[in-house]
Amino acid sequence: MEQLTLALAKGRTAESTIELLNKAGIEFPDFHEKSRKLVFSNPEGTLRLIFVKAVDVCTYVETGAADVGVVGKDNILESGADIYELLDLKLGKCKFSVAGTQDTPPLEEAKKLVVASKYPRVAENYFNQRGIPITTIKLNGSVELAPLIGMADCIVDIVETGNTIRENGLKIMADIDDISTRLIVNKSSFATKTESIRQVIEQLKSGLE
Ligand SMILES: Nc1ncnc2c1ncn2[C@@H]1O[C@H](COP(=O)(O)OP(=O)(O)OP(=O)(O)O)[C@@H](O)[C@H]1O
Ligand SMILES: O=P(O)(O)OC[C@H]1O[C@H](OP(=O)(O)OP(=O)(O)O)[C@H](O)[C@@H]1O
Repeated sequence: MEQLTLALAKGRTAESTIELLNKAGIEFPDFHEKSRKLVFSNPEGTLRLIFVKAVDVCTYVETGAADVGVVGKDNILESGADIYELLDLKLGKCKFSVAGTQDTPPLEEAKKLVVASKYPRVAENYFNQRGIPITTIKLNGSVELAPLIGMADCIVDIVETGNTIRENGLKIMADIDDISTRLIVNKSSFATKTESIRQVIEQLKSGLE
């Protein structure tokens, strides 16, 4: 059988994804939590697993460097990649929200907003759809700081437990989208390696039951 390359997001969802793969009967015996290895194979040699930064998974899959990928919906929306999203793996659940300080006026009253985010495309799309002009400031972390120090009116960021929002005295002003980990597929690979990809999807579905 032909080999599939699977790009998996390093970081907070990696371990639960590997657990799901194992439940689905897909094993990478050499993998362990602290390993620095980036490429693994299953014993059958039908799957090659590559570990990449979450933000890069869509690029690997869109370019065909990987046939399939496992990545958060947040990165799919931000990348705008031309790929198929075929399965919700229901891991890494969180949401995209707009948050501001207690003094930030209601969004619908805004004439123009400065929005800080790790996800500027998601922010643009959300406010454009509502006819609210914005300037985005791209940050790479500690986004909640931006409205606190007056750098931005509000933020578009991930909320999971809500602790970061609460502990920094911010308030959620709107929810944008639910996020979870998804299986994505390269469009050409789906045409040429249909059976192998379908098999992985079926296995994952059984692992989810
Ligand atoms: N509380 C959360 N904060 C951020 N991401 C979360 C959270 N809960 C679940 N996720 C999911 O986990 C994915 C990977 O998160 P992780 O923080 O490891 O990657 P990252 O954004 O590349 O981190 P970093 O830039 O700090 O390396 C996110 O893309 C998102 O889908
Ligand atoms: O609702 P919570 O459970 O508090 O989770 C949400 C927080 O977690 C993420 O940050 P992360 O830990 O990745 O750190 P970062 O600021 O470096 O992006 C995210 O950007 C929020 O800040």
